[in-house]
Amino acid sequence: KPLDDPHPPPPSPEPLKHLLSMINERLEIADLVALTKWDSAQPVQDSDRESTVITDAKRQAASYAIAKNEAGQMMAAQIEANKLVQYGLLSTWHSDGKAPLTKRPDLKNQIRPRLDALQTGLLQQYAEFIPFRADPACPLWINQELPQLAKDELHEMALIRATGELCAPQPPAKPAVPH
Ligand SMILES: O=C(O)C(=O)C[C@]1(C(=O)O)C=C[C@@H](O)C=C1
Repeated sequence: KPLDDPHPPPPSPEPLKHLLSMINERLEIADLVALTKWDSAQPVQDSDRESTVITDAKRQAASYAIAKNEAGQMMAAQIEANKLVQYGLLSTWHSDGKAPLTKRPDLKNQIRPRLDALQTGLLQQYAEFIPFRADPACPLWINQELPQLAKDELHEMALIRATGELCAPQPPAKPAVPH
């Protein structure tokens, strides 16, 4: 964005900032998930677990006045982004022949319960963000927040995937000069 931009985007609404910070937190946990997959040589993809996560989100949706399918789709995007981080990290670790020695919690007994707890917060924050989804500035808000959150390019890509459906689809911007 040029420095002399006469129309800077309006500041991002607080509910979006809170939502993005939770989305980011879930993607940081993806690093731990990947470490457990490295240790156990289990595949990244666990379709049964994905169904459980999405079914839970749909079940919880009503308590936050979110449409069932919208809650499911929002969580599906979080899962896709999570896998992107895992595949990226595992690929690097395979070429290095080693993974970091960071202490990793247990997937089933510690990490998944953390993801479940985070999901409640995600749905709550998503519900508060819903009124802003159709704002024409929505894509700009996301563009301006993401680079501040991501710790590297892989996580920024994953954030882009995770947030790709947050804004309602926008019509193309009107040309400045009518023709
Ligand atoms: O729980 C796992 O095994 C994960 O890898 C996490 C996760 C998720 O994002 O919730 C991602 C991919 C799997 O297919 C299932 C679930």
